[in-house]
Amino acid sequence: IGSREPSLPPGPPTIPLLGNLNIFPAEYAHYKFTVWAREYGDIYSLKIGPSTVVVITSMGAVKELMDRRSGSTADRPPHYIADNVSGGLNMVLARYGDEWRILRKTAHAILSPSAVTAHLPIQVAEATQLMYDLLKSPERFYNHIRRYSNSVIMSVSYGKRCPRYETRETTSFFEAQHLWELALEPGAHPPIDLLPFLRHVPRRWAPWKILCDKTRKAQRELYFGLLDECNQRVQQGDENGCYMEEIIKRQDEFGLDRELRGYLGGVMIEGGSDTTSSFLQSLVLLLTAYPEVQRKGYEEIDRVIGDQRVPAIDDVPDLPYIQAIVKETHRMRPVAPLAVPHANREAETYKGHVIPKGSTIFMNTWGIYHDPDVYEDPETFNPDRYMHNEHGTKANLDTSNFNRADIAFGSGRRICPGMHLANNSLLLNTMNFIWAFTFGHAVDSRTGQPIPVDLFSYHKGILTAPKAFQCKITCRSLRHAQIIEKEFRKAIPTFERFEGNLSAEDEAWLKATRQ
Ligand code: HEM
Repeated sequence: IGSREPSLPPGPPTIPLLGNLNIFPAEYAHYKFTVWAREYGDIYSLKIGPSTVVVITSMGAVKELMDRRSGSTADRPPHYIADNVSGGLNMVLARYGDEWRILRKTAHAILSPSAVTAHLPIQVAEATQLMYDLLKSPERFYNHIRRYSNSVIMSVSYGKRCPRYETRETTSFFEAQHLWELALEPGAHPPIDLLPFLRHVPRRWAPWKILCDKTRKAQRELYFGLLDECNQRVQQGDENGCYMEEIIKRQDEFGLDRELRGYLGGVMIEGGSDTTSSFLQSLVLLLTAYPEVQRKGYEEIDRVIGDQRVPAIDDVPDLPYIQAIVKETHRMRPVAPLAVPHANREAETYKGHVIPKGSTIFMNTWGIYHDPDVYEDPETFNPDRYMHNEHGTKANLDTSNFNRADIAFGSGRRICPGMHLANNSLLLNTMNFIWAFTFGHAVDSRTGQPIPVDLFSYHKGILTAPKAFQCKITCRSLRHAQIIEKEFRKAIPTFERFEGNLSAEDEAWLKATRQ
């Protein structure tokens, strides 16, 4: 046990019983996985006791194993914690089976490229509020961005927006999400899936069991509470056209019982909140560190949009540099640097190696995006690389495997179903940020010196986001500020549709703000 079978892809030396468990990174695994990729190649293996982990780090391997052979590689590894928290019904971690198929098919109803155009007015209105919030209290940018992404997906899914970061549902969501992240933190608990006897450890010695129960309670209170609110609206004929109302009305057609309905809504908020916000926070971090990128962005946006109106989604085709900034942000700081691990349902062979059935397969997005053989100077934030060729790769490189630009969203049949909705959010806000603001270093009040930003200070976990940092966000001119205020007022009718049943505090806040 623990030794590497000769047919497996190569990898670091193993020790008896543990295999590579003793060197398996407990945090920020994408860094170590990338170091190993440079040493062992674009496919290598790690032994964790008797089981096998395979890491792939090239577009060619992704295309062949994850996209072409997706029928086999679209499973997820067993996940004791996820099963305990959500009964195996969390779509992101669900095994490849009937329940996952129902959830995925139903999610497509709101997330397909054509369906997401219906959500654009919500995104535009919320992106306008984000500009307004940044104008009024720029120092709180971190929470304003989180509120934005949460409010968009809450309005789309449950027809209930979150006007403030302090709105009850937003706070409850982020509290539940924090517990969920602690529960999912790789390396934070003993490897229960690999050593099944650990499941029988009594609760008093198994803190992970207590954490699972707490997380389950927090998630269910929120997800099923919101579902009940939608139910009530449907019964009273007081609908606002949100997705979950549709699901409730067509539950038999979709084959969704109450449990599936609750977890479908829940996974939408989970998938849609911290991902979009992590991207936008990284964008602010990178813009602050690279003022020359801002300057090039201003040149383009001032030429195409000017200072008499806000940017609109139809402007995107005329803004190649803004598109390049979005691509380069995905490349520099992918939100999910190792995507979400897949598993294969059949044994696969690749480049003469065998990947045994049931292996855990990591797509090393970070390693692919930071490969110096593929990208010139990969540690530099340089959107211009995407102006020279659509893949941003070095000149004269064979890019026949780069047939899609969306590996930041995963691969094969598990590719992120929310990517079209997300893309609209990322493009809208990137345009708005560059159009409206400058992002500079905050100044230390004691020394008068600029406070540097740390491009590597990121949270651990399956999704990474920059840790809270300081920067100075300033509106570019009085004219821009006036337009933001005007657009914010114009967005009120769009907001009002999703403002039923708000708390007294939220109502008071809205009243004060709108006066
Ligand atoms: C910047 C934004 C986003 C990024 C970078 C992102 C990235 C990802 C990645 C890497 C995966 C794993 C794919 C794989 O296993 O190969 C994923 C899965 C998923 N994402 Fe996203 N995502 C984003 C936004 C969203 C949004 C807005 C939603 C929902 C409205 C969403 C819902 C989901 C769901 C439900 C899954 C699980 C799919 C499955 O396992 O079948 N995501 N996402």
